[in-house]
Amino acid sequence: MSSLLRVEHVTISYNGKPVVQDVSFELKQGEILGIVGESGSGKSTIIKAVMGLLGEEGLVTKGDIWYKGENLTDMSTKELRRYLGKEIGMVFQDCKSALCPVRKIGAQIYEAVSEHEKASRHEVRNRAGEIMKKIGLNDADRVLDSYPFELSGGMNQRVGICTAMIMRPKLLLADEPTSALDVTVQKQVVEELLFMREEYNTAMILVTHNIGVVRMMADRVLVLQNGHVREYGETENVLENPQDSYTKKLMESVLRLKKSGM
Ligand SMILES: Nc1ncnc2c1ncn2[C@@H]1O[C@H](COP(=O)(O)OP(=O)(O)OP(=O)(O)O)[C@@H](O)[C@H]1O
Repeated sequence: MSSLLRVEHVTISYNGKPVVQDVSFELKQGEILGIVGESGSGKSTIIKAVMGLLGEEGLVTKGDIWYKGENLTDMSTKELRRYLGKEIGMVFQDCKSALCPVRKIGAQIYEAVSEHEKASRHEVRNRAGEIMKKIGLNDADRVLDSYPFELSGGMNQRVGICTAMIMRPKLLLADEPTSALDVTVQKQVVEELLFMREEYNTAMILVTHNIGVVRMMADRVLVLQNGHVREYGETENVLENPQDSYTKKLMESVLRLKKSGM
């Protein structure tokens, strides 16, 4: 099977200063990659580069990012918009800031869908309601008729997940998708994302500090430190039998946190 996304020797700089260096990985349709590493190691920067959302200061200075055989680093923002949302979905750590503060959730979801496909408001509302129930937003009608500020952080995060899922993307880029959720809801969201992979063969890049989520979801893991890849391999191998000294330390610290009940 050919790869859906191929990141080849990519270096990313902000204001000329490299923050991610010589990173390579590959993702086939339906595969899930977990990216882990301490705060500031460059995890979010990698997924922002895939989406072309590095901003004015950021630039891929070396290497290529191939999506279905097309080089994303050569594309204009306009060309990238063809893919974003529809084929490449995103879930952010802070979903609330990605939502428009003065428009109701239902209208925003409808707008996102109608940008890429013909669907009635009624149909989108029903589809959104079904997904919401599956990810623990039981009162879908209230959520759809609310403004973002009327919902909790965890509710907004699930609205972001719902908006990404309703498009059935080929690739989902998820930056800490479960960070604002309590453990029960985390489990529900993980199960739904795995269901999405099963149903639509969606590939995912999952940036997270939560090794439990990585263990449940990822086929492969990439460990990042200060913008460099320390280890990259099958999840079980990396988590159970890390070869790199930094990965070993990272796994030990996770175990310590677990033992102390955090
Ligand atoms: N817009 C920006 N301008 C300048 N530097 C930036 C910008 N965004 C990120 N950086 C820097 O790039 C580095 C990597 O940041 P990034 O957000 O990718 O880390 P991360 O691993 O996702 O961290 P966290 O786990 O805390 O979210 C950091 O040193 C950060 O300060």
